[in-house]
Amino acid sequence: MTRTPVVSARGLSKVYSTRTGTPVVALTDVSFDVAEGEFVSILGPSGCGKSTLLRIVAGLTGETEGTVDVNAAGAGPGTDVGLMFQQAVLLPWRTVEQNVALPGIVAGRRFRDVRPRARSLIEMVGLDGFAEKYPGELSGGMQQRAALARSLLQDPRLLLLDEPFGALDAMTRDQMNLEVERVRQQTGKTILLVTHSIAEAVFLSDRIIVMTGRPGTIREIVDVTLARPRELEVTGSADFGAYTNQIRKLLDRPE
Ligand SMILES: Nc1ncnc2c1ncn2[C@@H]1O[C@H](COP(=O)(O)OP(=O)(O)OP(=O)(O)O)[C@@H](O)[C@H]1O
Repeated sequence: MTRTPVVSARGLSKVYSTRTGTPVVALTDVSFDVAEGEFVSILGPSGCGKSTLLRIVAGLTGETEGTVDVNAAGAGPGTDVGLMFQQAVLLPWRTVEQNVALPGIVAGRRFRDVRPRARSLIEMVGLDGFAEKYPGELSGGMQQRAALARSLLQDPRLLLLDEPFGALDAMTRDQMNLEVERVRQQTGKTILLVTHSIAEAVFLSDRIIVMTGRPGTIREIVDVTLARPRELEVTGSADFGAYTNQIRKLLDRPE
């Protein structure tokens, strides 16, 4: 099966200029593809440029060198990327369904036209019964569920997740990983995830891009062939343990 790349990055480097005048080399020579329907994680030590890489793919910051093509096959509109960050950033004065509907409203659609889709996404992420609550009435995990639903509203071709569950406790995080796995299963979305968690990366990914310390470059790309769909029980399996050990060794290896 030949799969169409949704992201194609070639020779990406990023140098930040700073107020002190000493430039920060955040990334050097990063190249990878993400195929249609694939789940790829970016894993690496703190400060190795993971968020920078995701922000370049999202078009939120420019690269210093190299190229990145999103929707390389040209099959979708150029902006069709859904984003999710560590903080849910929901508008506190809007209900859950109004927050989930927001990308549609911003795109010029009427709330009543977007509402049915917002409602079905709210259900898909397990928030039925909370559509008319306000963010302040939700737990952190529930707020992230709402943010996940919102990122899917415009049916993006590519979902970019930047450490989305980093602020959650371990049990809620496991539940959210399961939720993402279900969403992936139901929607077939192409997903690029930045994470610090080896277990999260192994549980969710088809491939893991393991980065070196700063300036970040790709140390190795690991294929994860655990059967899908995945349930949390897989995290106790010998294969899962073998992947986490392999990746820990790659991360610990001196430069
Ligand atoms: N706007 C900026 N201006 C200057 N330097 C920056 C800027 N953004 C990031 N950096 C620097 O670039 C490097 C990479 O940052 P980035 O946030 O991409 O790393 P990261 O791997 O996502 O880190 P973490 O895992 O801790 O979130 C860091 O040294 C950071 O201080």
